[in-house]
Amino acid sequence: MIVLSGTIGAGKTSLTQMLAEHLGSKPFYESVDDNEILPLFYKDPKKYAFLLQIYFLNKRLDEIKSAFANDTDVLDRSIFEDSLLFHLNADLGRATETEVTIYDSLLKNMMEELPNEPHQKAPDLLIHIQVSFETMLERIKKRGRSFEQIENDPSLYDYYKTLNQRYVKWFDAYDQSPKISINGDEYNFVEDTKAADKVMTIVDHELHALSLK
Ligand SMILES: Nc1ncnc2c1ncn2[C@@H]1O[C@H](COP(=O)(O)OP(=O)(O)OP(=O)(O)O)[C@@H](O)[C@H]1O
Repeated sequence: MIVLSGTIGAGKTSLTQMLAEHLGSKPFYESVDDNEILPLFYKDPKKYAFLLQIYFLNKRLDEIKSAFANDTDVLDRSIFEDSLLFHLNADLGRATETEVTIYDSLLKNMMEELPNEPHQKAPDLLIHIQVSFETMLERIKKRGRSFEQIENDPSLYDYYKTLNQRYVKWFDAYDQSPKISINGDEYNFVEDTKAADKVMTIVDHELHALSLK
């Protein structure tokens, strides 16, 4: 199982699709459009932060269970990032200490329930898309999901900025599996086919090195 990571708007969904096509494997997407809690969360984060995490945790476990089948199945976001996002929200006062304790313990418990093979709990490879804060803002604007727009809620600027900074530290510390980082500022693989080819070459090289291809 290959897992993508990266901040909001980094391009995880697009790269998931491209990689699965390239590798002839199965993509697994987190559907944003039919997530009824996400717009509620953006409107009232304090009220919905915990519920949203339970929603994502449940979804992510479903995806992980189905993506076990193949080493090169591609998941568009890692379960580890949910915890990063929730802890950021908790630090911003949007979840209580009790909610954080329950979430952390539930996540741990659920991970323990997954099959025992170490490679099944963690991905075979984590591919991180690193984008600068400026690129992140540009992409969020360009995509235009209304609840993510800073014009509608100026407090999102700080939220995005802190999230972007935390992602850098999170990726540095990540040690659950082999990992590579793709520079999403340098390689605009969505709009530039040459950049897309280059990214596929980088990934192929890594998959060969790990004997996954
Ligand atoms: N665990 C979480 N806690 C809070 N918000 C979350 C969480 N997971 C996802 N989100 C929100 O859901 C939305 C979609 O997130 P995500 O980053 O996975 O996809 P995306 O923005 O489409 O990324 P990409 O462009 O890289 O495909 C974003 O608004 C993000 O803030």
